[in-house]
Amino acid sequence: MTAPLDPRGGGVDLNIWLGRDAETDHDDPAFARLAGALVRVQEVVSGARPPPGLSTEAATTLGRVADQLEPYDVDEAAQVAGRQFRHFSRGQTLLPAVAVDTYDGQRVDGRVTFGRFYLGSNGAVHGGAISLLFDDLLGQVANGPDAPRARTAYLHVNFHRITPIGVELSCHAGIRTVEGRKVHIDGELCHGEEVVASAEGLFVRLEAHQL
Ligand SMILES: CCCCCCCC/C=C\CCCCCCCC(=O)SCCNC(=O)CCNC(=O)[C@H](O)C(C)(C)COP(=O)(O)OP(=O)(O)OC[C@H]1O[C@@H](n2cnc3c(N)ncnc32)[C@H](O)[C@@H]1OP(=O)(O)O
Repeated sequence: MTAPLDPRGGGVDLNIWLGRDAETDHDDPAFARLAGALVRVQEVVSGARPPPGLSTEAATTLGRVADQLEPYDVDEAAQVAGRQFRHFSRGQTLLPAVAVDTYDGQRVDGRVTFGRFYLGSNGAVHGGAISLLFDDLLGQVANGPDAPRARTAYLHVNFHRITPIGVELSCHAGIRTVEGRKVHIDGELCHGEEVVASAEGLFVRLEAHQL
């Protein structure tokens, strides 16, 4: 198996998507490396105050990279971003990288560190980034290897305390109930013993015509 890519180094990703063998056919380690490099750029740019000359030079370099990649535009069915299931964040550079420690089909426990890219202000993680983390984490549990595909119908997030950036947090999600097509899932984000945010989501399993 290809070594998992953690943009910040360390951690072990027992990506729960590996159970979906049919969906690992887009494995592209070189692309996952590209996505990891982009995550690093997002992170560094968010925290930097470079001299104007260097900003101009870097903008030109990034423009050149975009020019090189643009001719390889494909439709959704062929894209590899978001489908690198052996890698942190699946090669989807929007997502905060979660290192999954345990997953038993009903519940997942992992760790996440929000970097400067996710800063709202005043040292706090942007609330939208926390909601994104929950949508994806709860969504992964809803869409486990043996489950039918499900979409978020609602996601209720409570922000109990400031969520700090640059600190390893634990994150958890577990199925509360399944009623027909409706899967209720709860989530928590913790700084040590303290719950800094929690979520409750409804995921609705799709009918054949909705896939
Ligand atoms: C692409 C291929 C890739 C290959 C690899 C795949 C791997 C994927 C990789 C990685 C995934 C990781 C995980 C990501 C997770 C992210 C998930 C998202 O963010 S999804 C995007 C945001 N959500 C939407 O865009 C939904 C938009 N809404 C809808 O599509 C529909 O409203 C839907 C499907 C949710 C429900 O519509 P209906 O027509 O099917 O069903 P009705 O009859 O309306 O509802 C069914 C039951 O649910 C209740 N319900 C529906 N919505 C509700 C709501 N908002 N509040 C309360 N109840 C609700 C209803 O009352 C009904 O309940 P009663 O059966 O009568 O008891």
